[in-house]
Parts: sequence; C-alpha cells; structure tokens
Amino acid sequence: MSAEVVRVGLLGLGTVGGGVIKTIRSQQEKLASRLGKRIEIVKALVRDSEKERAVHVDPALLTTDFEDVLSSDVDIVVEVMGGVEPTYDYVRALIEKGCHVVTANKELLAKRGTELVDLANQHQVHLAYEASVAGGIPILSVLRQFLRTNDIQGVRGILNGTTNFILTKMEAEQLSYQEVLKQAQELGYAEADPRSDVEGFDAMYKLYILAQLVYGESLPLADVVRKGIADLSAGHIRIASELGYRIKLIAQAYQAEKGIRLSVEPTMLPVSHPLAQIHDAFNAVQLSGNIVGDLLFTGRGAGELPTASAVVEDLAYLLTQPFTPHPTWKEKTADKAGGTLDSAERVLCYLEGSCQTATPDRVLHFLQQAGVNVQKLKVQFDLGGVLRAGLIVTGISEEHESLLKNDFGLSVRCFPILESA
Ligand SMILES: NC(=O)C1=CN([C@@H]2O[C@H](COP(=O)(O)OP(=O)(O)OC[C@H]3O[C@@H](n4cnc5c(N)ncnc54)[C@H](OP(=O)(O)O)[C@@H]3O)[C@@H](O)[C@H]2O)C=CC1
Ligand SMILES: N[C@@H](CC=O)C(=O)O
Repeated sequence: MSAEVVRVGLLGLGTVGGGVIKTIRSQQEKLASRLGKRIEIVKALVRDSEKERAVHVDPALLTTDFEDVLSSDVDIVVEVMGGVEPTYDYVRALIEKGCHVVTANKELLAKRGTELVDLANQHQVHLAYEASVAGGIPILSVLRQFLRTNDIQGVRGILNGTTNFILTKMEAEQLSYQEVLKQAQELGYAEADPRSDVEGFDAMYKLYILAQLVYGESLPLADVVRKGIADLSAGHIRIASELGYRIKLIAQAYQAEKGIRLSVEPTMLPVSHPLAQIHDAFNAVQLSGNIVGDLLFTGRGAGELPTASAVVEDLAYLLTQPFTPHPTWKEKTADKAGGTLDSAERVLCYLEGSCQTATPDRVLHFLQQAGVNVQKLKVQFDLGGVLRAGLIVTGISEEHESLLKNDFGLSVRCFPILESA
C-alpha cells in the first residue's frame, strides 16, 4: 500500500532549511513506515533562486514569490527564514489558509507569538516550534507532555550555542572574540545578524518562550534583564579562571515575590558547576520541579542537523496528532523591572586601569572603608602598567562602582555568581 503524501512548503533554504531537506531525505523510508505518510517538499521560498546551495534541490521547487507557496496547496509549512518582517505576514496568511506551521524562529515567537498562538487556535491548526529553543534538545515537548504534574520552580540554562562556542574557544584556545565569532558563523551557528547572539537577544527570545510554557506567561521583552558577551575580553576570562570560575551566558526565569523575573547575563560559575561543563555549541536547560526535583537536559543547541532534527520531529508529531488548542500566551509587565545590582549578592568584580591611579592597596582600602566585604582578590599587572584585578565581594553597589570609575579611573564590570548547582 503506498503511503499518503503530505505536501510541505519551506520558507527559507539556508542552514536549517538545508538540514531539513537532508533529514527528510535520509529518514524518508523510516518516516513513511512509522507515520504511514511520505513527506514531499513542493515549494521552497528563498531570496535568491540562483544562489549555490549546500543541498541540491530541483530548481523548479525554488521561488522568490511567497504567493507561489501560498497557492501551492501545501498541508504544512516549515518556516526557517528568520526575522519578523515579512515572516509574520507570511505565517499569518498560511495559518488563515488552514496550513499547519512548524517554525524555528524564536524572534518571531517572542515578538508576535501571543497573536500567532491565538490565530492558530482560531483556525484549528498546529503551530509547532520545538526548534526555536535549545536546538536539538526536545525541551518544549518535555515541558508540554511530561511535566504537567510538577510545579516548575525555576528554569535556567545556556540557550545560545554561538556565545557558548565563543566563550569555550576564548578560554580553551586563547582565541580572540572576533576569530571565534567568524568560526561560529562558518559553522552555521550564528544568526543572520550575529549581534542577536552576542548581545543576548537570541537567548532572551528563547527564555521568553520557555517562560510561556513553564509559567503560562512571560514578561514583555523590555522587562527582561539582558546583557551580552560582546564586551568580554581575555582579561575577564583569565581572572575568572584564576579565581576558580568560568563565564557562561546564563538565562534564568524564576518566580520572585512580585511575579516572574527573566534575565540573560554573563555569569560566573564555579568550574565544578554542571552548567560550567557545557562546552562548544552545546546548550543545557536545568529545571527544578516540586515533585521530580532537579533535571538537566543537554545537547547540541545550534547548527544544521540538530536544529533540523527538532523541526522534523515536530513535523512527525503533528502528522500523527489531532489538533488540540494551544494554551494562550500571555504577557504580564513586571512590577519592577530587575537589572540593578542587588548589593547583598556575591559578585565577581573585574577592575582594569592604570596602576598610576589605582594600586591594589588603595582600591582595597577604599572598598573596606565603604563597607564592601572583599573575600578574594587576584591581581595582575602587565608591562604597560595596566592593573587587572578580580575581586569576589558582597555589598558592592552601583554607587561604589561609579566611585571606582571616577576616583580611580578604573573600568568596572561586576558579574553575578551562581553558586548552587
Ligand atoms: N542556524 C541555527 O543553528 C538555528 C537557527 N534557528 C532559526 O532558524 C531560522 C533560519 O536560520 P538559518 O537557517 O540559520 O538562516 P539562514 O540565513 O542560513 O537561512 C535563511 C533562509 O531564508 C531565506 N530568506 C531570508 N529572508 C527571506 C525573505 N525575505 N524572503 C525569502 N527568503 C528569505 C534565505 O534565502 P537565500 O538563501 O536566498 O538567501 C535563506 O535561504 C531563523 O529563525 C533562526 O533563528 C533556530 C535554531 C538554530
Ligand atoms: N544562533 C543560535 C542558533 C540556534 O538557535 C545559537 O547560536 O544558539
């Protein structure tokens, strides 16, 4: 008996789109026997149909006109073109036409997901987006299907492969930030505009989506604390390592007294911390449930095949499952947006400046007089007379930071420390 054919359209045929085609081709027989359906790609929207591609496709399938996809009787569309405009309009039109949509586009979901989820429910179509968070790790399916009894108390993780790759290589191979970013782009990890990765936007979009699933609501993106790694130097990484820490871009969502809080920022982890062991473009998500306790999921967070795996698993899932309404997405403004340094916290404070104006003794004296508790100190001088110091402190405030900048001519950067596993 021949398997039913499912007509799939692709929006985008770059890194992920190419991976989707390769995966469907390599797994076609298995999928047909498991699903009783054969997946046929019938159209692929691209910007430039003449461009040479990593995967060969029949040129007749390529189009630069979205109307060709919309009018081609597709059952499902896989959106892997990225961005919000014109993507939102395309996805909207497809849902209104009754197409199921699978997307890897976290930016689209974090910015317009509330509307798209409602629209998909209204038209009774699937909107599947496993690939939008943590690449190949099936974390959204776990949250949706296997953690419905637990209250999830907090979620934290490494959600961006590019920045984790950069931090790993900067530390292990002493490569420059620019050099490693270029490698990440060549390997297909980075976003089309890599500022999204290195400035923490990409991880913020993923955290927003996780919060929708974990808490049934998220904060507006403007209320999320977001700091990136673009200004991290070899000096930061070296001092951290000498003090026994490793810097990771950590995304966290937790329930505070006045509602949920979301943050993405470079954070110091003791080298023995499980998240400090996540290297290269791997991601990790740590969850803590009131019944199950702590869970840690890890896997490849970016790149052609890990992401395609999540996309094609979504396709396989929705080909076998009847439509069920998706829980509505909500946004709730934070009572008080976080972001200011809580002086009660233990932080690693990195200072850099000329030793003409700032000697370790003078800086320590100032901090002690100001009531800052210094627990550890590492100092380095280079031949050019530059002082670099790492201090583990509690009780430092933004006012102290300003005084260190203004009175001692130091550049100051304080990093939160994540002590507990
Ligand atoms: N790369 C990764 O590791 C991951 C990516 N994602 C997400 O997947 C999506 C795709 O990423 P990726 O494959 O890396 O991106 P690429 O830049 O490699 O591919 C984008 C594709 O979309 C096409 N495209 C872009 N804009 C338009 C437009 N306006 N009209 C028509 N076609 C367009 C491009 O056409 P052309 O080829 O002609 O230029 C290209 O084929 C993004 O949302 C990204 O955030 C999610 C998880 C991991
Ligand atoms: N640019 C992203 C790709 C996957 O989402 C990343 O580096 O994690």
